[in-house]
Amino acid sequence: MDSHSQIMESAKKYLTTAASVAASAMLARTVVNEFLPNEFRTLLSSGFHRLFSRVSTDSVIVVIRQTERRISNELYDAAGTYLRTKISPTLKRLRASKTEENNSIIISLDDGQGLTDVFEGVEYNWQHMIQQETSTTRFGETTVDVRWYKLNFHSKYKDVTLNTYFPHILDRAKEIKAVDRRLKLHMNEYDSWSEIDLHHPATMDTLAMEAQLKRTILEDLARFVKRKEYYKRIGKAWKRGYLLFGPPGTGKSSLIAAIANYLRFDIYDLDLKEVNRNSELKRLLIGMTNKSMLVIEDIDCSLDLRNRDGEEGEEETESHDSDVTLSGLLNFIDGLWSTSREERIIVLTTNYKDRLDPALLRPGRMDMHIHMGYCGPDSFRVLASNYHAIDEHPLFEEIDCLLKEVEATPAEVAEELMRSDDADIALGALILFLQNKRKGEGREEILLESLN
Ligand SMILES: Nc1ncnc2c1ncn2[C@@H]1O[C@H](COP(=O)(O)OP(=O)(O)OP(=O)(O)O)[C@@H](O)[C@H]1O
Ligand SMILES: [Mg+2]
Repeated sequence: MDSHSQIMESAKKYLTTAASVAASAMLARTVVNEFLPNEFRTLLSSGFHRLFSRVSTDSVIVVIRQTERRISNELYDAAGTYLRTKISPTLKRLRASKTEENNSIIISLDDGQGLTDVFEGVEYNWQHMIQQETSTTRFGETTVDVRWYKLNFHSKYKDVTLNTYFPHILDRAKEIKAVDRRLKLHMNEYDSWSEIDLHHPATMDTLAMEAQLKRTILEDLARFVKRKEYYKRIGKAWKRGYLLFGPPGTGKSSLIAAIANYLRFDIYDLDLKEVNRNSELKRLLIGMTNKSMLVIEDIDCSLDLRNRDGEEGEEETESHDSDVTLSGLLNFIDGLWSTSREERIIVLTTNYKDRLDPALLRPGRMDMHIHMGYCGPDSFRVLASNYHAIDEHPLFEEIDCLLKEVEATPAEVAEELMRSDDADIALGALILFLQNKRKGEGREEILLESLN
């Protein structure tokens, strides 16, 4: 039998119902390859045939947890995740679990429990099944729990089920998992990553910055994540690069955390000082997971370090091209990521944009240069709302005036706002701080004048 007729043969077995099999060869291939693992033949001959023996207009599809080679079935996992969102409180028996990987408690169908889902007008009856299977191996008899979902629906919707409903379940499950997964912050020690949970509270909402700039960033991110097909078509790696620059305390690191929280991307915080060779760098970059952000903070300092190393001749014995330079690094990343189909973001930060290698500032090198500046009226509104949940206050006008004259970072303003739970007191403290700063700055200027 050639492989095509074999597939058709298998597909018939899996899908046999009272209705005839109308699946096209294409459809059958999809079913067999992606959804229904090979062991169904085994199952059919080992007592499971009961499942298929209903004589009605119903189709039955079983979605088993593991293939016979103990490889887990993605569709089974996805169905479990998807069905979680369909569980109604009227169900008497549920299963609850919580793993380290997840943020929330996960409720799922217990063995034997079922529910009905309606998708595009089609009614689907799901049931979670379990059966103990005893098998004899050369080590003796073993009993394992075999789990599967049994899905009943009207047989005339078989095509819709396989071509639309199942892909929908796989997509939804992916989305649900992404939201529920704990974000990680990965940091490198030499050429290996270690990770901790990322608990940074910053979100795009709580980030204080100029309203128009924030909108632009959000639009850029949204366009980026939607553009998989576009990037594929133009043959470019699906990546985006942001350069954040601005004085300390203006929210560069906060923006990085906010983007990670917004996209649900892990952060890989690359410390270039730990990396000495391209081979080490390569190992680190290959070790990154999909949907992640590579962050290199204070790139001007990492550059300085490289230059200093060169001057001091510490690595004289190393051949020159094994040293890591920033431009080299970015080209290297481009090359490595060009083969990746998954979205990646790279973020560089610096306090001093003017100290950067011009090659880095060249148009097209980084997709967006984002200036994180001193606190202006927009930023102040966000901070006031974050810390005191107020949108208006009689003192706002005076503060706006002071912010135009005084360079105060969002970090400094936030600190003043935290001085009291009472908004009047906190805003008063901020005014005092800004007035003092204005005086202080004045004094510095006078001092400089007298020095000259
Ligand atoms: N734009 C902002 N919006 C909200 N909070 C901010 C902002 N900027 C600073 N903060 C507050 O100040 C703290 C320090 O800011 P952050 O670490 O993001 O600054 P940074 O620009 O990365 O500074 P550095 O250049 O020193 O790394 C934050 O934890 C946050 O509480
Ligand atoms: Mg920072």
